[in-house]
Amino acid sequence: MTQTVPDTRRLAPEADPATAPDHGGTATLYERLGGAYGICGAVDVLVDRLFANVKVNANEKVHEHHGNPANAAGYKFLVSAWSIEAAGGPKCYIGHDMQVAHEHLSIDEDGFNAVYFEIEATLHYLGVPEPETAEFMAIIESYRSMVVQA
Ligand code: HEM
Repeated sequence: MTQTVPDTRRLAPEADPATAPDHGGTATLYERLGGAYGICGAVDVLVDRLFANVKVNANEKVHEHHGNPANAAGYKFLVSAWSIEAAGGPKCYIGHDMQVAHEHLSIDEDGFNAVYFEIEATLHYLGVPEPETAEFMAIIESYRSMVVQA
């Protein structure tokens, strides 16, 4: 099958979760995900999939944002920076906290699950190992009550 998205993990060995350094078991999740190259590469793929996801865009207010391709670059920047910090990397997120960022969107449990499953599917698609996938998904789950406000 022809791959339609670039395999960003080929940028550098340390950006490939399969070969990222684990420093004898003390590496942060940020390091094990391949640092900024690995995380930004994954978010690049993820946001394209979220913008095209029918279930995610079933929410009219979400679609107002995700339906406009002009929002992609800024959204990729903000979600990448958020993910870098959440995974234990350097402080670099300049956006709103998760409650404020989503309070105007009326996101319900189904809407949250649609995004949750797309994140998980993207990590699988990119070959992120199971322990790192599970650890990152637990972080996402811990924000459910801040994002779901309907
Ligand atoms: C834990 C899960 C989630 C994370 C980590 C996350 C992350 C983010 C971040 C970092 C921003 C940018 C905030 C800013 O502009 O300052 C944002 C905005 C946004 N998120 Fe989420 N999000 C999550 C869940 C969701 C869900 C479930 C949906 C939709 C179903 C969603 C839809 C949106 C939309 C539409 C915006 C743009 C809002 C606007 O600028 O008007 N997010 N999110």
